[in-house]
Amino acid sequence: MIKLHDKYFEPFISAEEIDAAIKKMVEKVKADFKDETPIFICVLNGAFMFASDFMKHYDQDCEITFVKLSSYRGMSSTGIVKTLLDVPDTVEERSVVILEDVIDTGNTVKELVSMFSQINVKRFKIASMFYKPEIYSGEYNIDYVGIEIPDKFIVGYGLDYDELGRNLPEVYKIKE
Ligand SMILES: O=P(O)(O)OC[C@H]1O[C@H](OP(=O)(O)OP(=O)(O)O)[C@H](O)[C@@H]1O
Ligand code: HPA
Repeated sequence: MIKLHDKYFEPFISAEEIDAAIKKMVEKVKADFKDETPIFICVLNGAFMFASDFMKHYDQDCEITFVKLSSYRGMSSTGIVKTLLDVPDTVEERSVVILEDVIDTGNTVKELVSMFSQINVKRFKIASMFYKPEIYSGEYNIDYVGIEIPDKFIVGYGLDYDELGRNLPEVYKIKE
């Protein structure tokens, strides 16, 4: 068990399980984009570790760029998704694959779909390392999912509780 700020977390998903799930996702994305050079869009901050590992396994031509969105305070969504770093113009006419660390309420996905509907991209897909189907209430159907998880707050592998825990190579869940 580990402690971050005032809360305790217990081991949940190992680094090996995460790596195996990423390899499967990469194979699917590679097959879908075999004749193209996709631009991966890493959603900062949480997705930095996933995007890095995903790209290391992606052995075909690809590019990466970043957007920064934020809506969480502590363990809950404020419901307001702030854009801290916007989409670069270089994605025009290109095939993009969003790389997210976790899809929870769907507020962030909704914002991403809205941002990209104003840009003329060739193809638009979303890949998320973790996905909480019980709580997701969005209309967009997630294209690639690493691991489905129950509605529990998690940390590690890029995900934080008030900025702590991002450095953990595996995932922990809140101890209730
Ligand atoms: O489906 P949702 O309820 O919108 O939750 C998912 C989003 O929440 C987290 O971001 P956060 O706002 O915590 O910013 P961070 O990535 O910088 O930690 C996470 O990285 C996702 O982007
Ligand atoms: O379970 C979570 N953990 C950390 N950050 C998050 N942002 C949305 N859901 C989560």
